[in-house]
Amino acid sequence: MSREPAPRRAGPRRALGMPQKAPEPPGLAARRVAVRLVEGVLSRARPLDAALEAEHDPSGFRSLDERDRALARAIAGVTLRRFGTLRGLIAARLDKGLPKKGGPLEAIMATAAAQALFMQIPAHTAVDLAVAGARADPDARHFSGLVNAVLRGIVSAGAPETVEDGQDLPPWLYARWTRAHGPARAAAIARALATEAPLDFTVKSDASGWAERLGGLALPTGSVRLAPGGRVADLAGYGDGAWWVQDAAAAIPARLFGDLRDKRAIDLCAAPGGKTAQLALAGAEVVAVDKSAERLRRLTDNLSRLGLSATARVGDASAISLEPADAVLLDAPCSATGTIRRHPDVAWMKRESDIGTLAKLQTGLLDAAVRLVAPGGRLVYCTCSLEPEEGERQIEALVARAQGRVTVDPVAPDELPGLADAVTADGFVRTLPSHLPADDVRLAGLDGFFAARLRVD
Ligand SMILES: C[S@@+](CC[C@H](N)C(=O)[O-])C[C@H]1O[C@@H](n2cnc3c(N)ncnc32)[C@H](O)[C@@H]1O
Repeated sequence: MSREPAPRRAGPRRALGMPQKAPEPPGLAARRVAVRLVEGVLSRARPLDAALEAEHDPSGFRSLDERDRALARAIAGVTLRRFGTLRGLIAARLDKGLPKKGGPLEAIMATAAAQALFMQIPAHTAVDLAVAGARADPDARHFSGLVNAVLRGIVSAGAPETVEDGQDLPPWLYARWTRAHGPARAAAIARALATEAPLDFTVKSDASGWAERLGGLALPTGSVRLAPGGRVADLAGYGDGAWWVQDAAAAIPARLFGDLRDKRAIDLCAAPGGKTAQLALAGAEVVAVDKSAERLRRLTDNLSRLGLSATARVGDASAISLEPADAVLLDAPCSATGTIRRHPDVAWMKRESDIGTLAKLQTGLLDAAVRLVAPGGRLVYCTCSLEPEEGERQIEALVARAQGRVTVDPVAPDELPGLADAVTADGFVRTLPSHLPADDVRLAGLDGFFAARLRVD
């Protein structure tokens, strides 16, 4: 005997005779998350990666399905990479500026304009979903008509035909780079930031073999490079611990120590451990210090995948007491302005005043690092910053106050094959995003790093 299916129970709204909430338009959830990701960067200096990786992020990123996650991430990434242009296009259509109490209004309009102008998403889809998103937001809903008018103006004018050098960066940052590196280099850096960074690996051995196996390039610096995209954990060699992800410029500082067999090394500010792995691979017995226990756990996980070992110590590098070592690496916390190609959010999270604050922190860490070097040993100091206050100026000041105890051990151009341009007249390493050009822009560029090798007596 067949049984009748039980009648579906009416939901509480229907049972009470209340109007049903209209279903959300398809694609709105991904746009809402993209807006929150961008808004997190702009208003709360919340790094994009932290939001994407957190188990419970207020953006709701984790609650999306895989396809929408990829879309939300792509929209947020393109918006931040082109934010200078987008902000300018929006401002040009607002006679009285952005309304004060519009909530995420600028992020709603910028993410929509990014989709329509730079992502081949149909303009009507981008605009309609932005208007729907504004209507659903308690602050922005009063301005949904404005969102509609501004966006229709922007999309009907189309993408700007030319991009001025530096137009996509905060003006204070581009002005700094122009002063520090000169107008031509600043322009070349800005142009290099327009493209997503490639995927670089440091391999335990056989860079050319791995480049061939992975369909990538073996760089003259020793790293292997692939075009961006794809899941790293799916690539050959990941599970076997044959390589780790590390920008080709980030791989330079640890190499400046050379062979470390039978030597002791201290890696201050070590997590997540890219440079610790290099020191261990070069043969050193390594102590890896980081003040974040959580990040140190990532370091130990990474080393165990790679079959390498180090002693991990949670502690503040400016106050830790350890037996002095032959090699000390200080990869100091910094403004990270050299990594904007990889992390376009960095440009919009930092304030100019951060640079002075970070420089003071680096000075204290450098003095502590000097005390941890055994007499005659080497200290390598590095930052992923393009700001001289976090690089050259730090070392000049250290050498002056150390009164002969610390001297620069200059890097010779032939130590950096293919990158002699990155060695300065003072023997420092200064890589720029515009270095290592390639015909295929997806395979070009480097993070901006500063590194100095010092002898401590
Ligand atoms: C630039 S990241 C280091 C990257 C790492 N060297 C690598 O190659 O994978 C900076 C690290 O410094 C740590 N840090 C910041 N201030 C510190 C301090 N006073 N003492 C120890 N670690 C610190 C942070 O937790 C962060 O993990």
